[in-house]
Amino acid sequence: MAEDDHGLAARLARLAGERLIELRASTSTSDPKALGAAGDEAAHALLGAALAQERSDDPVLSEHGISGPERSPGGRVWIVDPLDGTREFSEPGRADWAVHVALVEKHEVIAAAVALPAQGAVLSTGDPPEPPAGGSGRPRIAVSRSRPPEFVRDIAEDVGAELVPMGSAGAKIAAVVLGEVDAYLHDGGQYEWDSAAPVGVARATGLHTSRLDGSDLVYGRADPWLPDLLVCRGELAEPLLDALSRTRPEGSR
Ligand SMILES: Nc1ncnc2c1ncn2[C@@H]1O[C@H](COP(=O)(O)O)[C@@H](OP(=O)(O)O)[C@H]1O
Repeated sequence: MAEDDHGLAARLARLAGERLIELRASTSTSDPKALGAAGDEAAHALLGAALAQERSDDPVLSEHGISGPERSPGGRVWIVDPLDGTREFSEPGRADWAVHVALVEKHEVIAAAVALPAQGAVLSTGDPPEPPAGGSGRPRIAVSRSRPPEFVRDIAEDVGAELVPMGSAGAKIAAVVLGEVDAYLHDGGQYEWDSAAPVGVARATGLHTSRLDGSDLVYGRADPWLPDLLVCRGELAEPLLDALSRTRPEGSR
């Protein structure tokens, strides 16, 4: 039986993750940037070659640009981030980095997978995890460890939450999917490849996903800039969006 898009996304995310694990183990360099760049390059080459072979009719978008056939508005496009959390990949022992493979059509993610190679996990829309069990106690909000939005402390205070700094958009959204945290909030800049695949998996799991003003996350646009997002357990969406509407500075909306 032919492999469907869900299966292909999961297989390629896993393969690229294995390549990254090997490279991380076999590279001895004192330059973390060089290790991150080598990882990104290797995983990008693997995904690009595999998608060109397996889905030759589909264009592929990443931070390296667009490849394959010409894009059509709303048409199928694979959106990949070969190494999300480049900085964390380069720090020995850290597990908060990911490989993203998403397929977008009509501006929606229709198949996706996120590999968390250092956690030995692949999350996929083909077999989405059960929604996380009900949170008890103080909500936990994952935020960027290197560039948390300035206003996020006020939001946390407003809803009585604790902040959990973490690298990689994919690892943070996966932490919500797996119930390790209750929400992920980002503002100030990102591209479609940073969130398409993990948002696809989060939606398949039944979590809330939106922009910080509550509007839909739209993928596959001509401009891939998608600077803010909220992924959270359903019951936290209203209090968080409400706190955001009061606390988020006008200038960042
Ligand atoms: N202000 C910004 N502008 C552009 N990209 C940003 C950004 N803030 C975060 N990102 C990107 O989002 C991903 C997760 O970031 P963070 O760990 O800070 O949450 C990283 O992707 P890469 O690791 O693929 O570069 C990072 O580059």
